[in-house]
Amino acid sequence: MHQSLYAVTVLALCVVLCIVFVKYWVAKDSDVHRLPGPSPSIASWLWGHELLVFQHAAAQMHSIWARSFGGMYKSRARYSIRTFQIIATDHAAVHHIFANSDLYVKSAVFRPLIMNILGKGLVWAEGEDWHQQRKILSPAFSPESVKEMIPTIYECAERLERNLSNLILDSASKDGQTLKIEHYLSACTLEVIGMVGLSHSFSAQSTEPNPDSDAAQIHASWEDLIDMGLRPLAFLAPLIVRAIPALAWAPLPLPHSQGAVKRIVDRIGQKIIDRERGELKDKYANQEETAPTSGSRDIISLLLHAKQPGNDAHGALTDTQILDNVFSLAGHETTTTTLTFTLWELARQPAIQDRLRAEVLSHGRNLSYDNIQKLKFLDATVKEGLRLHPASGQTERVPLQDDLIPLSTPVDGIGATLRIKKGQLIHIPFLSLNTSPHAWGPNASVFDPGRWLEESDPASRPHGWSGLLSFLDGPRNCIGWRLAVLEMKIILATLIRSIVFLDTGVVVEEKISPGLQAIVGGKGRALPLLLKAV
Ligand code: HEM
Repeated sequence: MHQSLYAVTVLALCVVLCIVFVKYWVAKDSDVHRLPGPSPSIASWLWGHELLVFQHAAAQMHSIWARSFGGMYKSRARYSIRTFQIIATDHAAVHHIFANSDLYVKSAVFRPLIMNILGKGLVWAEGEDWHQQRKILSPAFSPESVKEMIPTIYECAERLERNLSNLILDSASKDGQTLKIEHYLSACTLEVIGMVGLSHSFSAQSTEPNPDSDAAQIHASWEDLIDMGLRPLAFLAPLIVRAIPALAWAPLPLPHSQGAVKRIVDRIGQKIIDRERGELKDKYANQEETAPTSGSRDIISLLLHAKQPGNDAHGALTDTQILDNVFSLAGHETTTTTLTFTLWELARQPAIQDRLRAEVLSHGRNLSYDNIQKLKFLDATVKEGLRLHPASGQTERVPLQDDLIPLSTPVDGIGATLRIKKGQLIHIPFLSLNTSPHAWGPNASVFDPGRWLEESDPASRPHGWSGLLSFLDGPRNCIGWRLAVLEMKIILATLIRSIVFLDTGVVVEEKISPGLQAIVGGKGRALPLLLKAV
């Protein structure tokens, strides 16, 4: 009896010593355990604090916790009761992470999601693979290339204006026409990207919709994907994929619906590649072309040109990589989301909408590129939409080596440098950074384009385009940002000159699925606005 009691005591002591040793060993070269953070008592033993984050509006919990614990804090991650993740909203830290993009890569949970939706293109690639792809794709998004896209963007924006105006005229009610606006915006941005990126019309803006068309299938599968991402399964999926990575490929409902959009675009992409390749082959055979000329800078031309024999200026992408980058152009969904939220904000604030319309109309109906650049309130409105509703609301990074992260605000007991270990999960909620009262003042969460016209202290703002993280920052910033900003300006200016947007009073929730979404009645793409002719 005594002997077994002795054995149990020794065993218990060994276990305690092991735990103490492991804790010491883990904490030895890392400050993560010293970071403040939300109480373990509100964390689920299995899901950590992440279930709370999932159940609330996008980044809501992160913003609340950042106010209590500062710009760098820890929270318990799901998957393991012992894993902490760092939530980074400290400007110096976030800048450091994004500036060192070869050291900080996307996490093992994030990458299968990207792979399923977009394939192994630029968004997914890391290291040398990423450098090569980015170099080949960059000319397609240079200022000169984007300027060449302007006539196409106008054409699509004006078609949208016409289609919406006709629907208002056809309305049985003299009060105007209520429409789920995102559907129409998405058709317009899909058509823009098809034309400028692939020299291909999806006929997305046709007034006689065909449910079998490519555009209708892309829209339907995207809606499916958004709805799937709102279900509890979406919260469980990363856990399952982390435990069994092969399941990212399995024909399960979530990976399957993530892959649906990609499968459609692959099919269309292959047709376009075959067509372009045939044309390019003839040109090379006749020695007509040695480099993509102005006007043929669309993404497909650039990718195929890099693949021609004898062209080793950039190296070449495989056919699969070319297909995967076709859908990296899915930037149309991000642009749609930000435009939807911006129109909703304008609908809720008629005085701001009137001011924007007055500015646009002061330039007549000639919205040339130079005129668009002169519209300061339009510029402010687009920036404010991007600030409050960044279409990609968050990202994650993992360091490949131990590192020292500089902090703009020292943390008690740690100081101004945070030591982290290789493999540490870091979550970066753009939405919290873009709406931090510290950077944007006490009315940080209010839609107020006027703030962009006032003198400000840029030092208090994060890094990134215009002090926003909406397009990320550093070498891996959004390659399509110039196109996105110009497209949003042209579409907004074109619509606002002839249509009045009114709020219908519905409750709109902001959720991440897979990017930021306006959710109405539990569904994505369902935000109604009342439209009237000016
Ligand atoms: C309002 C519109 C847009 C927003 C808010 C936006 C935002 C972003 C963000 C935040 C990232 C970084 C994602 C991460 O690393 O976690 C990104 C990357 C990227 N975006 Fe956009 N985007 C927009 C429009 C576009 C457009 C129009 C295109 C192309 C036509 C595009 C193509 C890409 C690509 C290819 C990347 C990967 C860049 C790299 O890793 O090197 N985006 N975007």
